[in-house]
Amino acid sequence: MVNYYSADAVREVLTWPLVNKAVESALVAIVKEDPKTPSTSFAFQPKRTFTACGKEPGKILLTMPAYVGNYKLKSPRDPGEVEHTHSTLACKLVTSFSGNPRRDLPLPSIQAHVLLFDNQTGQLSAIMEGTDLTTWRTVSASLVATKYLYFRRFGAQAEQERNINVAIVGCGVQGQLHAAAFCAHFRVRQLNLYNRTHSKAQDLSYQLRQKLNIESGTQINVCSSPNEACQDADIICIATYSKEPLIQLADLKTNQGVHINAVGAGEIHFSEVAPDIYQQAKVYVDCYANAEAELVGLPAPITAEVGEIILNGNYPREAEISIFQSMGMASEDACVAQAVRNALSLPQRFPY
Ligand SMILES: NC(=O)C1=CN([C@@H]2O[C@H](COP(=O)(O)OP(=O)(O)OC[C@H]3O[C@@H](n4cnc5c(N)ncnc54)[C@H](O)[C@@H]3O)[C@@H](O)[C@H]2O)C=CC1
Ligand SMILES: O=C(O)C1=NCCCC1
Repeated sequence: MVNYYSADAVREVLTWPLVNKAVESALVAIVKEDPKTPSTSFAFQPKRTFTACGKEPGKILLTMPAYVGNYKLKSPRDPGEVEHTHSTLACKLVTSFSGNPRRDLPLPSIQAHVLLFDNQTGQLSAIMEGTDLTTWRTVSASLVATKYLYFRRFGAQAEQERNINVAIVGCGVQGQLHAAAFCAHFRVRQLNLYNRTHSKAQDLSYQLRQKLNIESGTQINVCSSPNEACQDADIICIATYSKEPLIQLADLKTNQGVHINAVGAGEIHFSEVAPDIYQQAKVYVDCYANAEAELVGLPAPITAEVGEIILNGNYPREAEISIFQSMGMASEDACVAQAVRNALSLPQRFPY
């Protein structure tokens, strides 16, 4: 029997501890084995495919298969409980139709389903709506990258103790959840929001003010340019479809350490950040396999995969600029879908 997990069901169990552990496990599992940093988990993750929907730009289907072996997840009963080991075969099908939000009846740009297979028989065992899952796991990859590539350069406790200014460039689906999640995880002193359509940044600011604890002390500013948003930022999350650079080196603060989560731009992942930033930065990716195919022409060498840094602790230096070039990878989807499935399978959810 093939189980179907609807968007509502998935949304009910998505929590940050569950997703962050699954994403961190996926980032580590895809790292090639190295005797200096042994890891029991592993992954087979071939390059994903892109199929254009006709000749118009901005309409694509991606197929994203992965097998992730012997990786750890949080117990769905209690995030503090012993972690369980899993192996998962999955394939995500995701479309990116960048005009969707402008339709008369707006739809998300990114829409996905994850197919899960039985490890023993290869039979399809579940189909899971994967749109929110994709948003959450992408934001989670930025959170994990920020933890290891930014905070850890200042010490083991920095993510709990250090005050930061965050800039969000692009307040679409990704930008909105990045803003909320960064405020939920870190001590955000100032949150600067920029969007091409100003009202979208204003709406997000309004929503966040309702949600955020008044005691949090986060000052939210709606900015009229990416430059204004980024000037004092320690962390920048950029997630648009812009084919032209929106941020330049001159927009960043100097010699104090800046981390950029470069999330967007559709197929050309590095077009929204100017080459002069790449040339000054250390660039990290989620996986080399996708980078080989999708980052051709990247204006800087790749320093490492984020998973390598999690394993070996070679963090950037304090004053450096780091970029997490996030492409998204199938192993993240496989691990998060497994975690969601485990949470939805708890006996108390189905008492009869
Ligand atoms: N790295 C990853 O794993 C993932 C990356 N993405 C990428 O993140 C980006 C954002 O995705 P969503 O938030 O879901 O899309 P969305 O359509 O909800 O939001 C896109 C935002 O970018 C802005 N924008 C679009 N074109 C622009 C331009 N030329 N200049 C300035 N601003 C522009 C829009 O105003 C909008 O607010 C896309 O490029 C998407 O492909 C999405 C999912 C996963
Ligand atoms: O990993 C994903 O999912 C996506 N990556 C790039 C853009 C579309 C969705």
